[in-house]
Amino acid sequence: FLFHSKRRTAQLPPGPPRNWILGNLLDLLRIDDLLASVDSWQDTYAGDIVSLECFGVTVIFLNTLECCVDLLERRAANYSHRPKMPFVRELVGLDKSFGFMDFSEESVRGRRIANLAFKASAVRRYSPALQDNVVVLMQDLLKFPESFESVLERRNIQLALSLIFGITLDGTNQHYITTTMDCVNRVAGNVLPGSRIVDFLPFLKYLPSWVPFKRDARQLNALVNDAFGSPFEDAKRRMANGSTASSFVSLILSSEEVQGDIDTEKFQEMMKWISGTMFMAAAESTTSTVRVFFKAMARFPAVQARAQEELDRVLGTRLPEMNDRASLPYLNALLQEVIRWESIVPSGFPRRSNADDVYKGMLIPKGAVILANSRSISRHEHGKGSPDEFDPTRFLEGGGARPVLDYVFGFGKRECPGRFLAEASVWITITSVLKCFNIVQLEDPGKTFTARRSGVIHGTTSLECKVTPRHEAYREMIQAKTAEMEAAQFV
Ligand code: HEM
Repeated sequence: FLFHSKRRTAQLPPGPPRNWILGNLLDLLRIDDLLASVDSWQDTYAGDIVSLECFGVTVIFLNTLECCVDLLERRAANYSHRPKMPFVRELVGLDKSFGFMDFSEESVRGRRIANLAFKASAVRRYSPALQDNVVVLMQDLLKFPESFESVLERRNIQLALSLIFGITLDGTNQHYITTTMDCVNRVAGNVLPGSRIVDFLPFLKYLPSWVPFKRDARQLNALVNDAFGSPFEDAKRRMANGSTASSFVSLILSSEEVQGDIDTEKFQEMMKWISGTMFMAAAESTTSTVRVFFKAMARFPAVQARAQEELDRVLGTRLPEMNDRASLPYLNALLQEVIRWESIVPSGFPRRSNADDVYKGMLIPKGAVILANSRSISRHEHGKGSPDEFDPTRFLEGGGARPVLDYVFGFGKRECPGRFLAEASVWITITSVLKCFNIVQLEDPGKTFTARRSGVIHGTTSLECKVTPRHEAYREMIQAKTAEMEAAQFV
């Protein structure tokens, strides 16, 4: 009774003025600038929570850590579903991916299987592979300093392919790079509210198949099936032909937990989508984070110099290893600042409220799309200094800042299952690159500009910088290590 009387009096959270027909559609269409606008609305409407409306759908931004924890963790039972998103989930067919499913027995099983290989303790097993991968990355940086952005992308896709499927890129399968990037970018561009009108007006999905958005959905569906599905089929073929490469797929297919139903078509289909989901999520996210690192180092040379001083003092002339983390406090703070400075999933991955709820006297209606605004949290909840300043000391002991890794990977039952891999992979990359290279801002960026990607995953603006070895000894060390790995048959 109390809830119903509160619900009757509760108002939606404040927000910008609404057009009487379109609601806030025009605000939502400016999705690139939207989060910056939410920042100013936060001040104008004193809103820890801001709401927008469009054709009866409410979109809610949670702008503080407190609100995110209160709703997405403490009231997880009501906030762990994904929005309906008819475009990507139904028309494109991503409802088969546990990242897009509602919270259900099936999505929980997908997460459990992913966790078998990607929980914190399991990820430690990948340390040698991550260290070897970064040596090859650095060898490529020496060979192709001009095209280091594509070097980063290629290396990260190679890492994801080998960890998840046991596949190595060679002359015959370069298509994985283009298909994967194309798929990730197009899916990421269709997830946030405002990307497709059919997400607000679901009856539009019954329009005839020649309507442009349905044609787009069909094309994207073909791409998704190929990009999510073909590496799994490839991995199974390789295993049948005697490949012994260890991977997520080989680990799961040999684990006792699944032996009962391993040969069923249903299980094989499920595994295809689980492995495809982990692969797609891994393919772009770590590259985007490492790109932010390069940009920050080029713009803040004093930070770079201090990090290199710590690396030289603690490691001498050797390369970093995973278990050096505890003895490199400034580098750990730098990792957190990279993740804070330019959030790569700035609005979180959307959720949906399952039933009407009242929070701080405000109504969160059933079906509302909920966005955990990590951009706002990272700009406002780390104490001292301007949020645009790249300053790792925010995270040093006594700096008063909350751990950024507590929220950038999401919350509660849908928290990112790849976070330990992402953290380890970014850490070893940034420490190794800083140990061996200088990253310098270009005065004349010339042709190196690349477009900024938008959507649920943000790619940073172009990297106007170049990388050069700190001295010859490092060039020789990287070459010697690569030769050693080649002798041990690492490709
Ligand atoms: C720096 C890199 C990364 C960031 C910032 C990031 C961030 C996120 C965020 C914010 C979510 C939404 C969580 C929520 O709804 O509360 C998410 C979900 C997810 N992430 Fe990541 N992620 C990263 C890397 C990875 C990697 C490397 C993988 C795979 C190996 C991965 C796999 C996933 C999956 C499968 C989901 C969906 C989980 C679900 O819906 O239950 N992510 N990630």
